Amino acid sequence: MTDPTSEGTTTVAAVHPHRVLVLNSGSSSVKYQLLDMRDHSRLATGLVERIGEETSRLTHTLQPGSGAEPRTRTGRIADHDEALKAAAGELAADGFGLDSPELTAIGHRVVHGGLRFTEPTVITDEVLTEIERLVPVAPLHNPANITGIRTARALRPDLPQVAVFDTAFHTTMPESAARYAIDVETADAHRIRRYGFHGTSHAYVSRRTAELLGRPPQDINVIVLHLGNGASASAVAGGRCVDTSMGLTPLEGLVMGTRSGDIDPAVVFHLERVAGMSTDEIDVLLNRKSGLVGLCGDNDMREIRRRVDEGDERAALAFDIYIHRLKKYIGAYSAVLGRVDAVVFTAGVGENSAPVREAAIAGLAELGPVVDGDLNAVHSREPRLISPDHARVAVAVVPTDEELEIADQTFALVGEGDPLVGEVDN
Ligand SMILES: Nc1ncnc2c1ncn2[C@@H]1O[C@H](COP(=O)(O)OP(=O)(O)O)[C@@H](O)[C@H]1O
Ligand SMILES: CC(=O)OP(=O)(O)O
Ligand SMILES: [Mg+2]
Repeated sequence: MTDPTSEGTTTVAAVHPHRVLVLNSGSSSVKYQLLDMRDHSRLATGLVERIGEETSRLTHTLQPGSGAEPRTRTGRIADHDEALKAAAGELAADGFGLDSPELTAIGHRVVHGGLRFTEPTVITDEVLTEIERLVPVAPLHNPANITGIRTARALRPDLPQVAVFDTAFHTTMPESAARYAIDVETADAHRIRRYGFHGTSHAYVSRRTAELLGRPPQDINVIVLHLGNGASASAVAGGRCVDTSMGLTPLEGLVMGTRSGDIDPAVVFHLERVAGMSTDEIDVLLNRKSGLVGLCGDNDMREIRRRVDEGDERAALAFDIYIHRLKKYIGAYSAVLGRVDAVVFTAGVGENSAPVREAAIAGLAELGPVVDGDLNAVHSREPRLISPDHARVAVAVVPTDEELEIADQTFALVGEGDPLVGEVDN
């Protein structure tokens, strides 16, 4: 009810700030979401793609899911600073300017947190310096994250900014999984070890899988396959990560869109000594010109499947190499875990590519996982099982939501009071 003595149309009791803006700055894109933490609803979401190219595009959606048409802007967006300012402009046009008193905090995805950051952390100058120190071990990612943080701080210097690290979930890995078998003194002097990435996604998806199975997370063992442009697998026992496929940097492990994943490290010496390539050239080769794009010229799984269906042999070989590596990790993590309750697919490829899921699980019935063709063919945004009831190991598709997880962790750290009290009455 409206207070009859008030002059305006709105009576506002002391409203706790209840909104969190999440920024996920990638090497050539920025994803953002503004969330209302009272009900986890999305007030606005957006994506700035192809930053630095002539064909940059910003897509902004107000209240996604409400049927509202996205607004699109095309034309060069030079860098991440410009991208974020453009995003802030779109938010302001919808009445969600960064100056809003209802904004509680900004949560940033930060890819590498090294040994120090094992929890979400309020960003200070000192924390930012430490994130900068980690650039050499996340060259595609940490620089973009840092620009996002700097721009956001400049736009709202008074607002808490929180870093949520991709590496944090993996800090529970035992030394046997986290250490490389190289000289211990050299490794320790340079903090060379396996850190693992996509941890926010692996944590969220493994928890949601427990809900889907109707069992407490501490009772189940799952293999999570996060297959996006970057891709990683993890073995999660009782809610804790015990192994993951990415290592010192996000280059190790699975075949990815543009990254090689596992190779014999001697390939690097060979490229230097025999092919005469510099360290920087090899870095670019393995991080940006390898994986699916290196194998067949395309890194988008939709395009690769289209080519496979047309009989393109290079695309078929790229697909087979991708699947072979995935299978090896499913087998390896079945052995690491001893007992597996579910194999779970997530991220762009995992959520959308039925052929990848089918091929990755094909032939594994003796190990336990089996895919039902009809269930696998269903398109849905909901977590779901794609294995038949009799399968000893469930196979599931569980859409990831890194932004929601980052918002939750950010709000838990700096949100004041209960977001459910202090509702606006208007
Ligand atoms: N319908 C689809 N079928 C197959 N693959 C898809 C589909 N939609 C997206 N993808 C794949 O997902 C990838 C992007 O995944 P995403 O998790 O969004 O990656 P990132 O967060 O690393 O940018 C695309 O490169 C593409 O290969
Ligand atoms: C760590 C990593 O590989 O991230 P992305 O998949 O966003 O590139
Ligand atoms: Mg991603």
